[in-house]
Order: sequence, then C-alpha cells, then structure tokens
Amino acid sequence: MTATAQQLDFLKNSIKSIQDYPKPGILFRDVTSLLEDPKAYALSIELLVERYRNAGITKVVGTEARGFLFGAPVALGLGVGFIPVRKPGKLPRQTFSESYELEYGTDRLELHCDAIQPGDVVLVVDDLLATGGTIEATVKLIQRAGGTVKDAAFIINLFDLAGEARLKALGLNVYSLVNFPGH
Ligand SMILES: O=P(O)(O)OC[C@H]1O[C@H](OP(=O)(O)OP(=O)(O)O)[C@H](O)[C@@H]1O
Ligand SMILES: Nc1ncnc2[nH]cnc12
Repeated sequence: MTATAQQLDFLKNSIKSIQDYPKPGILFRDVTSLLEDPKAYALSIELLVERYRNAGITKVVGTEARGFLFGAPVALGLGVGFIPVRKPGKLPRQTFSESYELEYGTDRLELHCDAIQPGDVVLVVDDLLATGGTIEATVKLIQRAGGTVKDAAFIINLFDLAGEARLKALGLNVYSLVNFPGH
C-alpha cells in the first residue's frame, strides 16, 4: 500500500500546532493529537510497516519517549525486535552513550551494548525530525554496537530545520509521512 495524498492529508490534519511551546519561537507540532485518533494512529503504523516489509530489516530502534510510540508497533508489524534508545541512566545493562544537541537544549542517549549485533539491519523510527541531532546520535550508537542503519522513518519532518540533509549526509534514506515548517 503506497500512501495516497488523501491519507497523508488526513494524518497532517490530525496533528495540532502550538505556538511558543516549550519556549518562544518554537512552533510545536504535537503528535499526541494524532495518537488520540485511532484511525490516524493505525494508518501511520500501517504505512510505515508496508513501506519496510520487504526491506530486510532485522531490528527497529526508537528513541525515548515519542519514538517508542511509533517504533514499537512498527517492529511488531515487521515481526522483528524493538530496541529502545533511552535518556541517561534508564537502561540496566551495559550501555553505549552519545551526547547530542536538540532544537531547544542538549542531552545524552544510551543503548544497551548487547541489543544489536553485527549483521543487524536497523530501521530507526521517531515521531519527528527537526535538526536531526537525536537520530544522528542514535545512528552512532547503533554503529558502535556493530549494526547497520540504512533507513530512518518519521511521522513528521520539520523541513526547514535541515535534519533530512544532515541524515542523508550520513548515508541514510529518510522517509517522512508529513512535512511542516518548524517556525
Ligand atoms: O531532530 P532533533 O532536533 O534532534 O529533534 C527531534 C527530537 O525531539 C523530540 O524528542 P525530545 O528530545 O523532545 O524528547 P521526548 O520524545 O521525550 O519528548 C522528538 O521526539 C525527536 O526525538
Ligand atoms: N518543533 C517541534 N515540535 C515538536 N517536537 C519537536 N522536537 C523538536 N522540535 C520540535
């Protein structure tokens, strides 16, 4: 099933926008309103599962917290394991750690060292692509564990924040269901 323009419009219209959250100048694209609509949530997952069904994906990685909401159901749909990348101090086993910059701050992300093996082909899923810092750090973590990342998929791309070009420069294929300006 290739996404139709009507389906993508339906998803786009389910996402509310909040001016000046969490600070002045940020136009926040709120994916929780999509989650509240079961038809929109299910469609977003179905479209991603269909797209990657025959792509040889062996694991899906999602980043805390909103990436879990989309990565985990996509992993189930593909019949592969879901691996969480988490904020510091949350994972109990030995971790790799990478710091990164956000549109509104800096943070660190961690991945269980033994969650990904050499030979794994990983699909990274997140709700939203802004500057690309979160997913660049996530890709570095996966590569340190020996995995290969060819694809990153998002519900929302904030196209004027240049995240897509940043991830493409790392050699990734980038796919987003809807595009919005970030400001
Ligand atoms: O492309 P970037 O500039 O890195 O920004 C995108 C990231 O920012 C948001 O997460 P956030 O860190 O706010 O955490 P949350 O999912 O816990 O709300 C969003 O869910 C992405 O993961
Ligand atoms: N503008 C934005 N809206 C929603 N989530 C975000 N994460 C980073 N930038 C964001």
